[in-house]
Amino acid sequence: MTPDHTPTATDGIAFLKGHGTLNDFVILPDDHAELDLDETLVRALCDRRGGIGADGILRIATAGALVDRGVLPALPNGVDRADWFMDYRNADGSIAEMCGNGVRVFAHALVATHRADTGTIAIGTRSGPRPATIVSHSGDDAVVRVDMGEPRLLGLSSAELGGRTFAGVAVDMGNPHLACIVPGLDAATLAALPVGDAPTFDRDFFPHGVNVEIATPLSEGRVTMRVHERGAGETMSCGTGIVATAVAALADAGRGTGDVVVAVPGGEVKVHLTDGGSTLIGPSALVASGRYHGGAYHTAVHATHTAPM
Ligand SMILES: N[C@@H](CCC[C@H](N)C(=O)O)C(=O)O
Repeated sequence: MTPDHTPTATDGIAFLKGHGTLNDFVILPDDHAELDLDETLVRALCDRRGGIGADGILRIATAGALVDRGVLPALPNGVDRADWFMDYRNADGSIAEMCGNGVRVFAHALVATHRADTGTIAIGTRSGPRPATIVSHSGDDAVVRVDMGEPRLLGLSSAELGGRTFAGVAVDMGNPHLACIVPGLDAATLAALPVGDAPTFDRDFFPHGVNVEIATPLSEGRVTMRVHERGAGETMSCGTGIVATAVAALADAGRGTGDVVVAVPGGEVKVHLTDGGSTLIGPSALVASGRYHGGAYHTAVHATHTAPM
């Protein structure tokens, strides 16, 4: 690009960059689902050296457009054609059903780009509707509450990390989790664990892979957690994993409902668990916007996308 570069019809892809407790995302406003969001493009965008860098992609499109373009086979139950849909991709290009931090940032981006008003916003995901409420909003920062639906307990399993076996509770948050509450673990010892190493786990139990959380036991309503995400490696936070961990920590303490503050490397998020439901409340930050001109994308799929912000 030259300084006097004039935008043209092939002038790259409009994006926003945001994060929720440092779980970071490239957000692609693509209302009519015109982008060919293939694995090559997702990996290039998420690349922390050659691309923008992120744990995942949040494509903004209507649910109806994604069905019409064949990205979704059908509307998930409870999602309407006109709803904004969070089309989530992990950094490795794989599709994930849900992303809790992603929904907060997605809702914030909808408001920031004037696609939605503050208040409660109907957001579709592959796991169904995840309504999000903007609790407070000031420009690039927001606090967002997300109705995360019912966590489903699937049983017990284990994962191995750094030569050590961690027993955990399998929790379906729309996406799969193994939340391991480690007796006697404190935050300092947790910080030294090799959570960046790829865990090994029971592939019969988790045929589609799993997100693995390691956490301290519940103490005064708080736990500290680290996560190794499917399709992204260790991240600084994971909203669905935070709720799964709250479920496991409360169960470990003999309880089924309650409030838990979960501290992660990227900050703190609050979980409220009821009989049959869960909510997540935490921050969202929008930190950049621009247009992506990655050569890999143009070579691979010949971009012509010019959707306005
Ligand atoms: N970071 C997300 C979860 C993203 C998807 C996950 N890696 C998966 O493959 O299930 C969150 O905040 O929930």
